[in-house]
Amino acid sequence: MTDKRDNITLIGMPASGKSTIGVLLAKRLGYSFVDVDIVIQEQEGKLLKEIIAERGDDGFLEVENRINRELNVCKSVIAPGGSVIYGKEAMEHLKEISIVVYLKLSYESVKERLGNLVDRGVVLKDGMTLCDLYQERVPYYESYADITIDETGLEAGNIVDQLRAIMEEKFGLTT
Ligand SMILES: Nc1ncnc2c1ncn2[C@@H]1O[C@H](COP(=O)(O)OP(=O)(O)OP(=O)(O)O)[C@@H](O)[C@H]1O
Ligand SMILES: O=C(O)C1=C[C@@H](O)[C@@H](O)[C@H](O)C1
Ligand SMILES: [Mg+2]
Repeated sequence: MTDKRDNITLIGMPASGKSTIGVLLAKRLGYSFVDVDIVIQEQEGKLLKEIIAERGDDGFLEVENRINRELNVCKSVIAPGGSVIYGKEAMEHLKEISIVVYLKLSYESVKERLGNLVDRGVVLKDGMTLCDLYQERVPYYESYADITIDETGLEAGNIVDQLRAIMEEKFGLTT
């Protein structure tokens, strides 16, 4: 059976660096890298923004919840989409099979890094601003996190170094 220490999941706002940091971390640990956005696109045979356009936000969240709760991986860094935290079963499963790391980034930095929200396929209800979305999501990210890394002023390499140090201290991971 998969143990919590067999995988690492990165959660956080879109553009917080889950994919960027995830690849670097996987390389350093000798793990596989699983970008769940890509898994969803492959399994559904469509781009994320096409799934959202066809099924709406709620339809996309159902697909995301199902695919994440069915993930069966080992020795992997998992990077789900930023909206995964709305999926209860998905998060219960990810908490069971992985150490969950919240990549915390200020609202200002998220705004600066994000390009076109629609092209990126961010799940944003009508009338909701990015600031609303940030405020809605942060409590979820905080409540699911086993570890939180404040990315302010840190380069990708430093974030990976910090993460490895905390994982060793808190979970005895020595890879
Ligand atoms: N530590 C960092 N410092 C500066 N820029 C960064 C850092 N980490 C990532 N970036 C940049 O931020 C952008 C978004 O990163 P990335 O695509 O990895 O985010 P994500 O969390 O996977 O987003 P999504 O939820 O949309 O998949 C990229 O242009 C990336 O180069
Ligand atoms: O944060 C979000 O709302 C999303 C981020 C993307 O990575 C995708 O998972 C999806 O388009 C939704
Ligand atoms: Mg990503």
